[in-house]
Amino acid sequence: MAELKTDDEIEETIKRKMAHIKRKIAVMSGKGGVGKSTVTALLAVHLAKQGKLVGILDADFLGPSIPKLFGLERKKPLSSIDGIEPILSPKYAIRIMSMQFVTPEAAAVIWRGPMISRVLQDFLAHVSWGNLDYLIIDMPPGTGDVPITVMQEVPLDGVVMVATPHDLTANIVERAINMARTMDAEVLGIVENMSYYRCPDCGRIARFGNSAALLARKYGLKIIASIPLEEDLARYGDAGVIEEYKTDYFEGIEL
Ligand SMILES: Nc1ncnc2c1ncn2[C@@H]1O[C@H](COP(=O)(O)OP(=O)(O)OP(=O)(O)O)[C@@H](O)[C@H]1O
Repeated sequence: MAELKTDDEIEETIKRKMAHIKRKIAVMSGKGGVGKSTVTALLAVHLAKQGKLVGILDADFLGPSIPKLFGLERKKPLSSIDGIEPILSPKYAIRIMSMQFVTPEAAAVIWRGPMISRVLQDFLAHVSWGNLDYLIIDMPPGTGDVPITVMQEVPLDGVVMVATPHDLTANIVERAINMARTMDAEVLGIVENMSYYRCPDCGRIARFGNSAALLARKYGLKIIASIPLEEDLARYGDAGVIEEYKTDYFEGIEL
């Protein structure tokens, strides 16, 4: 694998690799723990089921969740002449790359902003995605250096915002929407996660608020999907078999 030295070389290489990917979509939320990684995984599985060639970049360096959701935590990627080869997910052959595959201890390191941006650039330049229909990028929570670097380096085709129905999330997601727009990234819509709970015994539906709907209205965005708080979804994710989860909340959605 060739050593890249200058900023220009790195940027040129990222540009060349990204040109082989038709749609590059980031999944953001601003707030942690709202289900961004779960939504990334479900979206990737939805697209792969349509016969698309899909990759996932886990850009959540300090809290990588994607390898666990796909049961790939112990995998080590191989290097080829083109760079580091993504790991294929077991069922749908989604091409997955996470910092956890390369340096498992990275999550334990406290990285300063400029350093993490540099590592991310280097990482982007070295992953060998090949030709893809979609690359879904799982952003870290917040509106800090990593999302900014991704938006600067990757010509995104859109951003999917993950929100929950709660007021506290809405304020923070709002910041992420503003950031994406400032960086000229199109917000494709909002996925409302944990939007309701259906009692498995009596069928009663409990809703937790309407903040995501109000947010969508305020910014002229559509709610792409509403995902309930669901025991099975957490269970499949925790067991590393998210690809086996049956419900497709993105049915009929084109991104
Ligand atoms: N709709 C849902 N129903 C039940 N559990 C869910 C749902 N969405 C997410 N979870 C669970 O919530 C936890 C957090 O989800 P996830 O890791 O996807 O969040 P995140 O926003 O990516 O978090 P962070 O950004 O802090 O890494 C996980 O254990 C996941 O299984």
